[in-house]
Amino acid sequence: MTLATEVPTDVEPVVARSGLIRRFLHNPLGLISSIVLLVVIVIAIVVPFLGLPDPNGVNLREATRPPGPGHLLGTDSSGRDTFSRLMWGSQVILIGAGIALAISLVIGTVTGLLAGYYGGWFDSGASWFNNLNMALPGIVVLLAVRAVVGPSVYIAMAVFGVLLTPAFFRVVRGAVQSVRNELYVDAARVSGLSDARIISRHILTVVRAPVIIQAARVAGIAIAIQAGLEFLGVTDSSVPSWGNMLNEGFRKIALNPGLILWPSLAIGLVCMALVLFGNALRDALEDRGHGTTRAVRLPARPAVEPSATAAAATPAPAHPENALLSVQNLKVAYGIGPGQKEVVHGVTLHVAPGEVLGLVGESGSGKTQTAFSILGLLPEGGRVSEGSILFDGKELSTMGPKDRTALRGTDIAYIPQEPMSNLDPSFRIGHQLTVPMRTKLGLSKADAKSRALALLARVGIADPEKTFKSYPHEVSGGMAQRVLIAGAVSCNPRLLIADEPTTALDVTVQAEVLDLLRDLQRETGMAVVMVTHNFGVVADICDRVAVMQDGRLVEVDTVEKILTSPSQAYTQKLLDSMLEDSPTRPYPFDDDLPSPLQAKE
Ligand SMILES: Nc1ncnc2c1ncn2[C@@H]1O[C@H](COP(=O)(O)OP(=O)(O)OP(=O)(O)O)[C@@H](O)[C@H]1O
Repeated sequence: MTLATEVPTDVEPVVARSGLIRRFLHNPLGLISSIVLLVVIVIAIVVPFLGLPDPNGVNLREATRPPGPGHLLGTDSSGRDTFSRLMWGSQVILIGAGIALAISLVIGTVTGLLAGYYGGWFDSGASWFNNLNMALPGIVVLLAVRAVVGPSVYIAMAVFGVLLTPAFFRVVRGAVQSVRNELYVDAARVSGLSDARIISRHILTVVRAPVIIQAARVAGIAIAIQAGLEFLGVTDSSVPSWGNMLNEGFRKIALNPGLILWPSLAIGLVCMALVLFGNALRDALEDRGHGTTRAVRLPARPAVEPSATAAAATPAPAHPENALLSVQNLKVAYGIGPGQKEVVHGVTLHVAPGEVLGLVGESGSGKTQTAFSILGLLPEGGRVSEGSILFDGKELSTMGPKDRTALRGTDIAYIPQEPMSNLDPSFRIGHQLTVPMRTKLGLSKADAKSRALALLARVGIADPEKTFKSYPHEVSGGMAQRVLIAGAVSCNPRLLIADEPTTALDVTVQAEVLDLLRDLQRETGMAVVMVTHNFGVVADICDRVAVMQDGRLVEVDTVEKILTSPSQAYTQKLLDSMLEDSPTRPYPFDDDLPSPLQAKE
């Protein structure tokens, strides 16, 4: 396969970011709330340089002055300048609330991600800790902390940050649990991305919006609680904070009602701005991005393994030397002990380099379980309970997760049944195609892009540039499957496992995708395990066929033999039932072409 090298235009991230900012600022609430927050932040930063009167400077002769030239907002009962205290108070409240927010955000998000993604003992432990945390009476804890460490508002807010952890933990854990079994996360695993990369690329984007809205809410709560603690006098009263100003204003409300007005306005305004900011940002984030069959028959290949019922009944033969993939007496089970359920019962099959093996059988016969065992991606609770899977001389069934991850995507690739659900809706297609090439092949961003564009062109996409920049929802199912095929072959795999790759597509697109797969297989010489329940697909693309029933191999033989004179009654029955619904072409087809394997022979 020749891949063109074009110089890419490296503008995608900038475009994506600027689009988000534009949408956010087009929302009036987003614009107003960001201006309010920006003003408060700027004031908090520059207040030491404004040359304001000392916010703690007591001057009894100036006590309870009304607003005037010397004191813009008047003075309190100790003669302290109200405007100066209000300005300095912005710094105190932002630091205090910032500490609480940062602590709760970091601890809650990280533990929520790990608990949601990995589950197991960490999930149980972290959930238990968070439940306990929520049961604690916050104010009692803060009073106890004050008694032990003194009246520092910042220490109180740090402790409050820990108490707020469940706010993030629960949101993030729930969001991660809802996507961790999504097909596009499986697809990312299949493409060989590490857990850290999957979490940062695919999972974090899903929790981003809820975390942002929660952060704005928590910041508002932290500001209100900090002001409340200061108002109650739990913290240091010498600090010029909005809560202390409230306290003073409340005590002197009859004498000077204006004293309570300014801090109340400031607290209300900032809390409101935070909530509106979070909502507008979430809205901006969520608004993002919204032939004729060529009847080619490969010439039959000699069987690599013993045929027919012998596959299941006789003792397993040794791994053949010429096999790229050799599955020996594979058993897959769910659960342990007496409740264990075996779903694959001793499957033995071999695939030579460049060979296409069809894995057929009725629904529930164990095709997918066999394929997923090879990929090392059995669903939770499933395991290879017995047998061996040799790939290129390496034993996969005992291989560690890190080594298996390294093999997936490069040596073993996967094409799923549902193209749309295997693409992450949050990322452009180009991004999803280039990341595995950059991590697995070490390509530069520019090289990965030009290879991705060439691959998109190769898989028959008319406008590769446009598709590269599109989000998954902007392309059709057939195009999405072509994109996944491009992704699967992008790292030059030696074995491709295709799990009913045409089932979700309409009939004409099915034929085109099959043509494409067959052409790519010939060009690259990769071996293919084609999981299907469709004998039409088998006839079109496979060299040999393994027929499965109830987790066992019934018959393994050449396509010609299986289609014309199967040795097992079950295969004949399956053939009859499957061919009943769809008219098939008579076998053998007239435009047979030699396979790469035969060409080698
Ligand atoms: N997570 C699971 N836990 C327990 N049993 C499972 C699980 N997944 C699949 N099985 C069982 O494994 C058996 C084989 O399922 P598998 O998905 O391999 O069938 P299949 O031949 O691929 O069918 P289909 O064509 O419908 O996908 C079925 O009996 C199914 O009930």
